[in-house]
Order: sequence, then C-alpha cells, then structure tokens
Amino acid sequence: MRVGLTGGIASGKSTVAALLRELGAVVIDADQLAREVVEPGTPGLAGVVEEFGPDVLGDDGGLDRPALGAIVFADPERRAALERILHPLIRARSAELEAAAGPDALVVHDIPLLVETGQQDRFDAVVVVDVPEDVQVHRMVTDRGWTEEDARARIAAQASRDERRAAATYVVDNTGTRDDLRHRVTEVVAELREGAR
Ligand SMILES: CC(C)(COP(=O)(O)OP(=O)(O)OC[C@H]1O[C@@H](n2cnc3c(N)ncnc32)[C@H](O)[C@@H]1O)[C@@H](O)C(=O)NCCC(=O)NCCS
Ligand SMILES: Nc1ncnc2c1ncn2[C@@H]1O[C@H](COP(=O)(O)OP(=O)(O)OP(=O)(O)O)[C@@H](O)[C@H]1O
Repeated sequence: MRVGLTGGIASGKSTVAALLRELGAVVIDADQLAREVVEPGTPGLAGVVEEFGPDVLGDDGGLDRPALGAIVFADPERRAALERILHPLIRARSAELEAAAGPDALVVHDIPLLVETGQQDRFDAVVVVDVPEDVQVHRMVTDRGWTEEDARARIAAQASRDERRAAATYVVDNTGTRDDLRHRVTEVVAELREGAR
C-alpha cells in the first residue's frame, strides 16, 4: 500500500512520520532526498550552481541552504526554477527506494509539496497533518528560532490549509498533545491496514 503524507511547514509531518515508522511503515522523506540530491559532487548541485551562480555555495563547497532559501522564498519564479532542477531527481530516487521496500510494505511518502505538485492521485490514501497557520508560525518561531517574517514567507509559498484538507483521505489534527497525536496516528494506521486487506 502506498500512502502520501503531507502538511504545511512545521505542522508535525516529521513527528507523524516517526510514529509511522514505529508502527512498521517504510517512510520515504522528500525533504531528506532533496538534501541528498544536492550533496557535493552530485549533478543536482552542479545544476543548482549553473542556475543560481557560485554565491549559493558555502566555503566548504556544499550548498548554502539559507542563502538559496532567501532567494527562492522571496521570488516564485526563482523557486520554480529550483524545483524544475530538483523535483525530477527527488522523484527518481523516491521510486528506487519504493521498489526496494517490496510489495507488502506499507510505504509512506512524506512530501511537503504533495498537494502543490498535484500528486494526490498517485496514492492509495493521503494523510494530511493539519494545524492552523498561527500554530505553524508559533512552532517555527519558538522551536526553531525563525523570525515571524521568514515563517510567513514559507507558508505563503505553500498550498492553503483548505486546499490540503480537500486532498485528504485522513486528516490528522495536530493541535493537541503529542500523546493525542500518537493516538490518532495509531487509529489511522489501523484503518489503512484494514482497507488494505
Ligand atoms: C530552498 C532550500 C535549499 C532551503 O533549505 P532549508 O534547509 O532552509 O529548508 P528544508 O529543505 O529543510 O525545507 C523545510 C521546509 O520548507 C518548505 N519548502 C521547501 N521547499 C519548498 C518549496 N519549493 N516550496 C514551498 N515550500 C518549500 C517545506 O515545508 C519543507 O519541509 C530547500 O528547501 C530546497 O532545496 N527546496 C527545493 C526542493 C523542494 O521543493 N523541497 C520540498 C520537498 S520536495
Ligand atoms: N503535538 C505537538 N505539540 C507540540 N509541539 C509539537 C507537536 N507536534 C510537533 N511539535 C513540534 O513542532 C515542530 C514541527 O514539527 P515537525 O518537525 O514534526 O513538523 P514538520 O511538518 O515535519 O516540519 P517541516 O515542514 O519543517 O519539515 C517541531 O519542533 C516539533 O517538535
């Protein structure tokens, strides 16, 4: 069974993904793949430097992620240019990992931009982690030390809460405690497994 997991930035996707792993799912994390495909020496990094110039490289020759983030989250066209380079590489790697998981696995694709990139129909079910925007901002500011302006710029680059919920098979509310979240995720996995039988 193939499940898509998504949610706005800092909604709790990684926390849900960790719970799903504990419950036996194979989780494929698009943010992690987005890092792997631009590691030093990769064609991905060469493509990014060709498009954005050497200023997006740090002193160690690796990608300067804050520098690139400042460019692309201020300009949708530049963001689209970056996505044209990285998304095909991320998809290819993700397909390889899925093939390696085997036919009986519960495979969960954690994809922040699942709805933005119109991938909802590629999955047997879509799980959306849902919180109001103010909770996202609060978590980015208090847990990660971002400015409110940076937090809102990322949110503005993403689908709206309603657009995401419209694509959901299961909505996982994450405004409660971590225990509440665990309880809800366990319930969703039981329903997914029930549906797969
Ligand atoms: C611009 C980059 C270098 C900034 O790196 P940084 O370390 O600051 O952020 P990180 O990669 O950890 O992403 C954190 C979150 O930002 C949001 N985000 C990332 N890329 C995008 C995007 N293109 N559009 C909207 N939101 C995005 C997601 O919610 C993601 O979970 C990086 O985000 C990137 O390479 N983005 C393009 C690839 C992409 O689209 N990734 C999203 C998963 S497919
Ligand atoms: N129920 C909760 N109560 C309080 N804090 C939470 C809860 N769930 C997650 N968090 C915290 O909120 C922050 C965001 O969670 P997490 O990293 O799982 O989100 P994410 O959606 O994966 O983020 P990103 O989009 O940046 O990858 C983290 O600091 C996490 O510890």
